[in-house]
Amino acid sequence: MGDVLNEFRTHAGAESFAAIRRNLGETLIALDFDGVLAPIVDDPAAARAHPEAAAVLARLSPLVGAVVIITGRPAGLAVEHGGFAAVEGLTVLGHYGRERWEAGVLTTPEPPAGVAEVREKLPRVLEAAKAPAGTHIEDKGHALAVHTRRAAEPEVALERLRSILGALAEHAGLVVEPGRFVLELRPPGMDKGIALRGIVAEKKAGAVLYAGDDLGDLAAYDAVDALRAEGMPGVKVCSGSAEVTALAERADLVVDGPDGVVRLLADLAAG
Ligand SMILES: O=P(O)(O)OC[C@H]1O[C@H](O[C@H]2O[C@H](CO)[C@@H](O)[C@H](O)[C@H]2O)[C@H](O)[C@@H](O)[C@@H]1O
Repeated sequence: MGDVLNEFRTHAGAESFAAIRRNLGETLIALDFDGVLAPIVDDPAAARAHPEAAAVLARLSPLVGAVVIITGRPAGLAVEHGGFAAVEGLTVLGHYGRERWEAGVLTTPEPPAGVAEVREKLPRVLEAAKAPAGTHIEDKGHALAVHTRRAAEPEVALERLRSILGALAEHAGLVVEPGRFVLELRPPGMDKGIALRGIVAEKKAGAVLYAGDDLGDLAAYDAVDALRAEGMPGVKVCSGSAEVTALAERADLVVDGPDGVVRLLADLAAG
């Protein structure tokens, strides 16, 4: 890899990245899971981290202020599917920051009653909406995700369900989190931006790098922008894909999917 600084799209991002390299020990590295550390696959249960992800996080962790995974997945599942249990110092914030895993200990609040309501109603709602073949439900315990990736026309299927699932979520006191061929019905009150700002403050980080790939990561990008406006070096990395363009448009650096993310982290770990 040549000098990654030459690949930055923004001057502010390149300056922040240079500052991060100089002060790695006070930098918080925050990463999304699906599409960033784990390649996208048709079946969410089959997603696994890039084969070099755990090793590169283990190398990076003692060199930086903190390594944090912020994901829509349950935290324990991200640890298991990532093979991250042995990465010392790793924090995993699951369910968009509602859950926390650290050193094998999981802290998780009770899901609101609306989750059980949606679990009960969702199969009938999908049937009544004539959801296209291939549409499937992922029950995440604290949220339910409706995936259309396996439908013949995933985008069309998603659009057909968007307002119907919006109404169901609203009735149950939940919100809809849209993503890559997925509409997730989840508890309100937390997002990746709130989670990122909280952990940056808690770890007393002096700089931040966030890597995401999906719409749920935009709140974390907002948080990086706000921290940068307050004077903290901050870098927004996009794990690029043809499926989502909204992040690439706002990123300081676009890399080539999880392969590119792992290469970037290896570059940082190499000093
Ligand atoms: O915050 P993340 O870690 O990015 O999680 C967001 C959602 O990711 C998962 O769905 C995505 O990845 C699946 C596996 O590659 C893929 O099949 C699906 O199309 C993608 O949307 C996960 O299943 C969701 O629960 C997460 O909310």
